[in-house]
Amino acid sequence: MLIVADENIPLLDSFFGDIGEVRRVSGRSMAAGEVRDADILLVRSVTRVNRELLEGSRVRFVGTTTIGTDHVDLDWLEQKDIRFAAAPGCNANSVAEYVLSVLSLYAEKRGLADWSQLSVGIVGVGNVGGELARKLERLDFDVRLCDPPRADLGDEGQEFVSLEEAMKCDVVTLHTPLTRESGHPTFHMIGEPELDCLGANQLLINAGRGEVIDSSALLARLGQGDAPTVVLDVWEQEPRIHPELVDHVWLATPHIAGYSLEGKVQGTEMIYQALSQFLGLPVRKKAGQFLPEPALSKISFTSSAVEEDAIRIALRACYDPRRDDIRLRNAMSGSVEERGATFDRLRRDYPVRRECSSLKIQLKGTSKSLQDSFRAIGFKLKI
Ligand SMILES: NC(=O)c1ccc[n+]([C@@H]2O[C@H](COP(=O)([O-])OP(=O)(O)OC[C@H]3O[C@@H](n4cnc5c(N)ncnc54)[C@H](O)[C@@H]3O)[C@@H](O)[C@H]2O)c1
Ligand SMILES: O=C(O)[C@H](O)[C@H](O)COP(=O)(O)O
Repeated sequence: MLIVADENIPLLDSFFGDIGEVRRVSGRSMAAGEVRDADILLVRSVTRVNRELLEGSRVRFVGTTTIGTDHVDLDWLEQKDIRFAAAPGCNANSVAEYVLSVLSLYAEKRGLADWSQLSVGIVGVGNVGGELARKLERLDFDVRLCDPPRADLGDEGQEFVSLEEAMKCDVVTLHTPLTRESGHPTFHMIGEPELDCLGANQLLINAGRGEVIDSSALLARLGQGDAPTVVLDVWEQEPRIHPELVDHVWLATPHIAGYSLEGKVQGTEMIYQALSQFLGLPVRKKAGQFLPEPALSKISFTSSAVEEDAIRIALRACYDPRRDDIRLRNAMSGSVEERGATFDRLRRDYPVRRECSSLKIQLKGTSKSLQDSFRAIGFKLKI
């Protein structure tokens, strides 16, 4: 059995090596000729999976080791009776931690001693937005949830607000899929009118898909004196992103919010499970057995630790978005093609990043409130 796979999927041999022959190809430039004799196709988000790629091939199963599925023509796969699997939720915690680190930097930029003074509007409350909401609510933030598809379903016990209401919060963070034809399409959902509602004391984060924001409208808004602060992890036209937009946003990262090692390996594991089920094979491998010891495994705080400082130190020890921001900014010279190749290279060669759960926090005589905050973020405590 031939498995053609994006070379950037981690642990291909460990998970799939005994199921079939694994052939690695570039996900970005994958072409029909490379998949014609494949039985199984494994992709990430940069491969367009459609008739053009698969017509005439032997492929019976397509797996994407990602949450997003907007790169896949699901209708066509169904018509052709090709089984499809994605990895819902695999890197949701990684994205939630990305947003928490951004919030800690933003609170500092605003001179707030207590970050939970910020109100946060979460737009798209699925695996990612839901995980973020749980953490923020436990940390005592004022959180408002906007999810019209879920509101339409009359989700019991959950209160949803309109996009307009969510956009009144100090922070607005986008976690919707990219959709064009649903009842609530998200393509350019944030355009000129929405951007005009945001003011200089607000932060807009996009860690969903670039096309959810109209980037021409955003660029125009960022040129005005009362523009909001903006953090972009995702961009229109990746990998050929707009360098002027990079210049104008506060933090710019190359679509890596979900790139914790745990998030990536869980994506591979979920597709391994789906493929095993499809082929009627036993599931014998688990992501946990392949995760190495983290480079940093413990941080200690004593009773003299100031709560806000301790949280900042621990969060940023795990992940500091400013490192990714600098790398992307330094890569914005050269031709459009060179910049695109560099964007992809930053993602391919992404340094190992571990989630907060990999770091033990040792607390000696610290307050109950600090312990609760660390637990809410996802750290393991040693008291
Ligand atoms: N930056 C990254 O690295 C990264 C990582 C993971 C996922 N993502 C993106 O984030 C998206 C969300 O991930 P998820 O796991 O939470 O998906 P999910 O499917 O679990 O949740 C998405 C939620 O968005 C809601 N939604 C749909 N249309 C909406 C609209 N118009 N307004 C408000 N809400 C709307 C849905 O009802 C759903 O509850 C993915 O589709 C993917 O594109 C990005
Ligand atoms: O949809 C997802 O899971 C994320 O956007 C994911 O992190 C994308 O990563 P890529 O497939 O582009 O490597």
